[in-house]
Formats: sequence, structure tokens, C-alpha cells
Amino acid sequence: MKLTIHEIAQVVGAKNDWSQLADLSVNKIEFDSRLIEKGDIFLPLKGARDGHDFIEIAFDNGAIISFSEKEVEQAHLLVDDNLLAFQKLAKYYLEKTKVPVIAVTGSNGKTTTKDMIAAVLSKKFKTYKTQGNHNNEIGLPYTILHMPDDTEKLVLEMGMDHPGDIDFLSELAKPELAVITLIGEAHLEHMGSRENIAKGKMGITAGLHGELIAPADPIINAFIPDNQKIIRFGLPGEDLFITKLVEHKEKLTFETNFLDESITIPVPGKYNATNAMLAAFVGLHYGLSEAEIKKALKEVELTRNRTEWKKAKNGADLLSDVYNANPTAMRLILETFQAIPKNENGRKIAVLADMLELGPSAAQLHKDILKSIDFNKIDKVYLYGEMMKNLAEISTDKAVSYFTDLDLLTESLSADLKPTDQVLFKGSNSMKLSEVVEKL
Ligand SMILES: N#Cc1c(NC(=O)c2cc(S(=O)(=O)N3CCOCC3)c(Cl)cc2Cl)sc2c1CCN(Cc1ccc(O)cc1)C2
Repeated sequence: MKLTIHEIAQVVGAKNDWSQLADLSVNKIEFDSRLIEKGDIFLPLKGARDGHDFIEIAFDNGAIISFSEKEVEQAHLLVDDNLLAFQKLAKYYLEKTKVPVIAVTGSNGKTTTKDMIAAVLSKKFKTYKTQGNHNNEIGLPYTILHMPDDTEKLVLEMGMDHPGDIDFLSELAKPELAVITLIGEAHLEHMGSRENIAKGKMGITAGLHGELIAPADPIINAFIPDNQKIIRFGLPGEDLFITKLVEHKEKLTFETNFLDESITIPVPGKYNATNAMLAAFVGLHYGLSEAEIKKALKEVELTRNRTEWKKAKNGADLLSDVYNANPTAMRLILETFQAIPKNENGRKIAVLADMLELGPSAAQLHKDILKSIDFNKIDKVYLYGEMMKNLAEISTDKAVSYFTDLDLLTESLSADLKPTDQVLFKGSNSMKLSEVVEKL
């Protein structure tokens, strides 16, 4: 990140007298104190804990300055709202660096499409893309401020938890090209109706100053702004569509109405062919040759284990969120999971495993999770790991069971699972809950 302390102070309108601080260049910005390195700026956020509690530790780890919403003894930039300052800084940084943004959203496939677009553009440009699930009002500014100094194209995934989220992200990032992969099913996005989902995703046009690539699905038609240049994809006859598709076990070859070459991708699934078709079109839009596009897609590396719903053998819905095993992410995914309507006669089950590397306050941070579990919504809680013992010991509810052995957890859950259940899995990757999901 190429910014200095005085420059940041001016951009965010810091209220304290920062002029006495040395105008040093800042290395990078972090809100997780464990990631702070020498020369970084710390961003205290109100997650499961108030980030201000970790300012001292951030300086121990090498921070030279911190945002703060209150006077603190360490060198700081005093602002009313740290998150707002973070977002203002990201918007400024994009304006200053003038890096073009390609924005991607959609109910499913946005991560795959983001990865494929980045893989294609990387053949010709220094391209940076959203990492993991950093697609919300915290993750998107984080991605912008973490892009390498020589970035030429930035591919940003935009996620939506609530109506208006994407309008905000689009206004911040000002994309020159936007892609909507598809408008999904309402019940898995607690957005009420498909119309609301369509309206929400079309928020991507709020800050768009270029073309929109969107599905032929007529549900979005009501939300297309006047004189918005739009390219539609899907069924034959649309601007972009697949003309031939041959699926193999681990790969897929397809042809389109706009490419001479056929394209092969290393994953099956017609929806992946559509995602690749969109990436190919974006490649053409930026002047790549069909050969370059073909090569990029043939070897694309896709983000594995995205946070998406899977089906168990018995039909139960499984949601495994393998990202960000920190107290805030655990709280947020529990809130999201609890907000989704249950299946008919179905139960909600949460399988929570240890969050690792949480330092001295790890035990308390695991106990704090109890505050995020709503036993009126969650029917059963399976806890797994040494640290989750802290949570097991303080939860009196009979819905809670505790395991130290992964096989016993798997057997017990498998025996109990009903076809109408919804199950959430969350914990550090090394706790191997993904293996439990695979077995179910
Ligand atoms: N609350 C809290 C903590 C963290 N939260 C986050 O990193 C965080 C994660 C998320 S997130 O949900 O993971 N996320 C971020 C990127 O975009 C997608 C969503 C969010 Cl939205 C907000 C926050 Cl504040 S990281 C962290 C804590 C509290 C403990 N910290 C380690 C530590 C423990 C003990 C110590 O003495 C010192 C440090 C690490």
C-alpha cells in the first residue's frame, strides 16, 4: 500500500493533532492483530470483541499507528467510525491509483467466475482478485488496500447480506465492467423474494461507469437503469450463449456463439461452463486472443471449499464455512445460519470446532460464542476440540453435545441426521470438519 500517515489522516479527516506524527510510509493495514507486521497500521473493528482492546498487542507486533474512535496513548488517528474511515481510504486509494475494477456478483458462481476472470486477465495484465470470502463491506476495502503496487486490473467479488449492500460496494469501487452470474433461489439468501435478490444484485450498477453483463432472466429487467449498456447471456438467441457442451468426469469442453475456439475447463458442471463463458467474454473485452483465453481457462485454479450449501446423501442441507476461523466470522455465520428459514419439519444443527491461534484469551473467546447461539432457532449443537470444551462447560442447554474425537462426532451426527435438517459446520481448517462433510 503506497500511503503515508499524513496522507491517510487527511483522507479520513482525523480529528486529533496528527501533524506531530512523523509522516512515515505505512506498510499495510490489518484488523486482525495477529497479522500485524512492522510498519503496519492497525484498524480496530467491532467484531466479536472491540478491536480497540487489541491496539496494544498490535503495537507489540510492530504497528506504527492505529485508527481509533477514542483517545489512546499509542500513536493514532482519531475518527468517529473506524470502518467508515477504512472504506473512505479504500475509495481514495482506487481513485489515486486509477486501477480499473471488474466487479462480480451473483447468487452462486460469483467466486468461480471471479477466479476465472482473474485467470484470463492475468495472461495480459498484472491482476489482483478478492481472496477467500472477502467480499463484504470489510473484505472489499481490505482487498483494495492489499492489492500489489503494480496491479493493472482488480477483480472484486461483491457479496450481499442485506439489500443495499451491493449498491454501497459499487459506489465505493466504481467498476468499469460488472458481471452478474445468476439470480438464485430466495430461501437460501434470506432476502425474501427473488425480486429482492434481483434488485439487490442490480445494485452493482450504482457505481458502474461501463457495461453490465447479466443473465437473460427477465426478473432483472425492472431494475436496469436507463441507458445502461447491457449484455445478456443464457439461452440461444441471447448475446452470449453456449452452443455445444461435452461433459467429462473431471473436465468439460464447450463452444459458444461468439468464440471460434472450443474451451476446456478442469471442472464439470454446466454452470461452470457458463461462468467460463463470461470470463472468456471479459477476456475478449480487454483484448486477449482466443488462444490466451483458452489457455488460461484450461489450467484455472479454483478457490476450493467455498462457503456454499451442499447436499448430504440423505438430502440434508449442509453449509460448511471454511473461511476466517476467528470469533467474528463464527458469530456472523451463526447469525446468518439462524436467520435462514428452516426446511419443513426440519431442524437446525450447528457443528462448531476450535478456532486456533487465538492467543491468551482463546478460552474466553470460545466461551463468548455462547452469546451468538440462539437456542430457540438451533435445535442441536455439536462442539468439537480442546478449546470448545470451554464452551461446552458453560452451556447448560441439553441441545449441546461435546466431542474430542472426530470419528465419534461423525458417527453421532450421521446417526442423528434427518433429510430435512440444515447443518452448519464452522471451525479452523485444521479441525478437519470438511472430512465430516465429505462423509455425510
Ligand atoms: N473479535 C475478534 C477478532 C477478530 N475478528 C476479525 O478478524 C474479523 C473478521 C471478520 S470476517 O467475518 O472474518 N471477514 C473479514 C473479511 O471479509 C469477510 C468477513 C470481520 Cl467481518 C470482522 C472482524 Cl473484526 S480476529 C481476532 C479477534 C480477537 C482475538 N485476536 C487474536 C488475539 C487473541 C488474544 C490476544 O491476546 C491477542 C490477539 C484475533
